[in-house]
Amino acid sequence: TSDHGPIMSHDMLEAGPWNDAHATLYGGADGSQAKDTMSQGYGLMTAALSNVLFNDGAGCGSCFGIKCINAPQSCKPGQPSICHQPMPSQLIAEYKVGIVPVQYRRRRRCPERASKLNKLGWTPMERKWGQYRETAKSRLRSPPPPRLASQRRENASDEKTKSWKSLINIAVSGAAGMISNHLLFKLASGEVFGPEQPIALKLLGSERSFQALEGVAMELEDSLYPLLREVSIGIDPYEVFQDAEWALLIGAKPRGPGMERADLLDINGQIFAEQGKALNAVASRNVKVMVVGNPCNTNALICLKNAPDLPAKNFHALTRLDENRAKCQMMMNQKFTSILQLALKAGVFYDKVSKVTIWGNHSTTQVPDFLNAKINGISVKEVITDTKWLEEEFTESVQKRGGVLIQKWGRSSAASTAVSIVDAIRSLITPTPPGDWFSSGVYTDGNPYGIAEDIVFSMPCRSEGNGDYELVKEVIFDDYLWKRIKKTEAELLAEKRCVGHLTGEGNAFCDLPEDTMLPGEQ
Ligand SMILES: NC(=O)C1=CN([C@@H]2O[C@H](COP(=O)(O)OP(=O)(O)OC[C@H]3O[C@@H](n4cnc5c(N)ncnc54)[C@H](OP(=O)(O)O)[C@@H]3O)[C@@H](O)[C@H]2O)C=CC1
Ligand SMILES: O=C([O-])CC(=O)C(=O)O
Repeated sequence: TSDHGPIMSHDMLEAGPWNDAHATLYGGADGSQAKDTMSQGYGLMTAALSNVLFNDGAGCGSCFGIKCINAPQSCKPGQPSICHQPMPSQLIAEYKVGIVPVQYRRRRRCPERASKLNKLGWTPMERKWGQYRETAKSRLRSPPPPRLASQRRENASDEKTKSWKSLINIAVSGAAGMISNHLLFKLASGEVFGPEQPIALKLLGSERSFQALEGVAMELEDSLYPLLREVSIGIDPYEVFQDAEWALLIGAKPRGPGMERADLLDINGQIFAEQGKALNAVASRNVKVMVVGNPCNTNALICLKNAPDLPAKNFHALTRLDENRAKCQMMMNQKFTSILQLALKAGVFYDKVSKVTIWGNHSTTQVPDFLNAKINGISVKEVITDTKWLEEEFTESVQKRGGVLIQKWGRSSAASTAVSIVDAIRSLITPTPPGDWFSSGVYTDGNPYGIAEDIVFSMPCRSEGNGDYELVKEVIFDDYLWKRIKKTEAELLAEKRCVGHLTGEGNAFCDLPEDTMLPGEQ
């Protein structure tokens, strides 16, 4: 049952005989306020989470068909119906009708799991917890029940749990890598989607990273995050991306010694072609995809081309790190005029640097735009009057920041990248403040600037906070800015020609410009 009344869902596969029972409104939408239905007077045959049904975890994850019967005033149309764990998806009866007579039957297979089994073929499975089974190839984990269940009961006040939202599924690839090691804990803590948003983390790894992935899942579990309702790990994107509402695609092969950039485009492109196909097949129809693995713009293009049933607009290449780096460089400039010094003294900080666009590719041709940017509402060009510094030192420092960091740190930025992924997601799920915008690598079809269509190009965006965005129209260009934009556009068009075999355009023809480099390459 749920906050909104007794629950139902869709079609039925195999099932046992129907049994008579009752259902009632009871507890939170996720069963979070479950107590003992017996002591509450509902009895054992009432569909609400009880100690008996919980059965030390053995009942969790089971699927039941449930239909509302003999209550013409209260039953919703469309019977019979099915309970779809872990979250109810529809109602079978009117809200607040008290106890309604129902019939239920245990389903032997859940439709969503059946599709996973079909993909894998028959594979021996071992029970891990509740109804979660584990195969050698993929493991579905759930946080230890007593801890989460009791923590919810003891710590969460009625007011708090009432406002908890429906669970969202977040898939993360490269989950055993450095960036994920920072990001996953931010996601689980509620820092990204908010303190009332329960999440399921679905972690994609590979044979090579599987043990590490198990370690990551253990660390997440041991962190006792109340919002983290499920951690699942696997190596099959068709399984891991099932119902994903966010897909954070971080895993990619790093460029090794002697490797051409074209090789990298091809190797990583294949990863993103496969993942695009998997998203297309099994993810939520409105999944938001954030491609981080490099070369991220062209990987995002490959991904969206392989997911023709998903909106191309939902695919992003992460250029938020570059935007953050540009803001940092502007504020760190030693040539601050007195206006900026005053702003700093008055406690004005990065939030007062606004309208910073990164145009183009996440590479050394990217264009950090100081023409449209503002500091404390004043044009950057007025605050920092040294145009030569802006055009040369500032621009280059942003373009090559990743490389300098690798030289010093011995590996590419991970913590600041994770922070920028958080920023990028939050920019899509919170309304953009008036007078500001954010950068994201998005699909260029229909762009208002005259940038070539059919590539993924970083541009200025605004969001109403609903996960979607619009491109900002009120931007100005000068010769310097436009010339630089054309250069990064040429690079992306060349990258696109290199991966024609992966985007469905036919043969690849690779003529990358000489200076084509990732930010981290020198
Ligand atoms: N857009 C941006 O702003 C930034 C992008 N990046 C990019 O993000 C990506 C991940 O960085 P980071 O987490 O630090 O990298 P790590 O090397 O720590 O992890 C990368 C993960 O990629 C996966 N991977 C996929 N295919 C291969 C392969 N063929 N060979 C080796 N590993 C592979 C591995 O996981 P598994 O074995 O499970 O597949 C590995 O855990 C890189 O492509 C990096 O260039 C980094 C910083 C900024
Ligand atoms: O170049 C890399 O691999 C790392 C990277 O993207 C960055 O630091 O911006």
